[in-house]
Amino acid sequence: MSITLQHISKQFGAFKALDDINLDIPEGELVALLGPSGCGKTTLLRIIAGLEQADQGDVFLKGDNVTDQPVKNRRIGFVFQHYALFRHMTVFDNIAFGLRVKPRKERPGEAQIKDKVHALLQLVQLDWLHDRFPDQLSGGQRQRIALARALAVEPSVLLLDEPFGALDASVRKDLRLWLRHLHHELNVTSIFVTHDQEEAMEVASQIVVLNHGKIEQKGTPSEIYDQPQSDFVSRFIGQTNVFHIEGDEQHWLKSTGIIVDEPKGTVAHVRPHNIDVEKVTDATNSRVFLKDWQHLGGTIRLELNRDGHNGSGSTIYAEMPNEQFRELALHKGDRVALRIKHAHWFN
Ligand SMILES: Nc1ncnc2c1ncn2[C@@H]1O[C@H](COP(=O)(O)OP(=O)(O)OP(=O)(O)O)[C@@H](O)[C@H]1O
Repeated sequence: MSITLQHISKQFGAFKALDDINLDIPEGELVALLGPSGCGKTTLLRIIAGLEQADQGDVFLKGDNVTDQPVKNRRIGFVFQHYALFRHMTVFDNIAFGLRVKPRKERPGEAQIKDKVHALLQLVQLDWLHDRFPDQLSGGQRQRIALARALAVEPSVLLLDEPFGALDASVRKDLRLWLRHLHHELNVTSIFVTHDQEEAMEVASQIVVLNHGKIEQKGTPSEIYDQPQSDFVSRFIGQTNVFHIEGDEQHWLKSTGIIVDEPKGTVAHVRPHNIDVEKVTDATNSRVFLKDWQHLGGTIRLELNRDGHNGSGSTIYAEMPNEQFRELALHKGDRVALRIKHAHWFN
């Protein structure tokens, strides 16, 4: 089911939590709502669900205006960060719950419920846990059960609010891929809230970046990463070096030998992999030196400092494949020359 939001605004007292949000989500997308804490992600999700009323604007599901419709008429499934499984019910009964409380006319028989619950348990690959209680499950297992429970009533839209937020890093990573694959299989229009840009990039087909209650940018993960449309998005998604091409910094850039081809603005944001690093033999030609480096798996992150600046604000980060780093044979303190291969320009 497609989702359309038109001019959604919401205030809490004098505080504007959402400010004129317009958004179109086609059927079958897996969308991440990404942004810093307090930017309005959860509020927007709750308005789509009908758990919260917007002050202004309309919500359309599959073209129907549902702004005044209660939650139960919207055919939406939820999964929240803090597993809302019923503690006194087994896994099986938790998943069956939504089917058993349907109005009598729509309620399936117990045999059908049994088949359906086992099919869902197989889908989330946890059929063997059907008679356990929530307390006897790991955090990751509970989230998968919570998802199976949300899917039981065949929602047209699935809303996930930081579904993996409370889990440790390795479980989160597994569940991200699992969610992506599950979505491929089911194709239910889904929105998940996260403040973790890596999670959004890895899971979503579209990312909506929110900041201070406004949409900063919407696009595929690669559009958001490679063509950030604002200073905020560029800084929020991935690491970036910020160079001011006007004023003191310009002087510094020139005197340091950092080459910027054709400036197209006053501020250059440069991803670490877009900085070329070369060793220099004549130290007088360079005022940048290698302070330290870290292994990031297949690549090395170089921490470069300028002469006379040891503060973190003046650190430049570059990244290159391990092999290239070995070939450069750099040591701590070595002087280097930098070339900026590609920048995102802002004014
Ligand atoms: N019921 C409420 N009453 C007053 N203020 C609220 C209420 N709900 C949310 N807010 C405020 O609105 C803003 C947006 O909240 P929201 O929960 O949507 O943010 P979020 O982006 O989901 O944040 P987080 O990532 O921290 O969960 C916050 O500043 C929050 O304090």
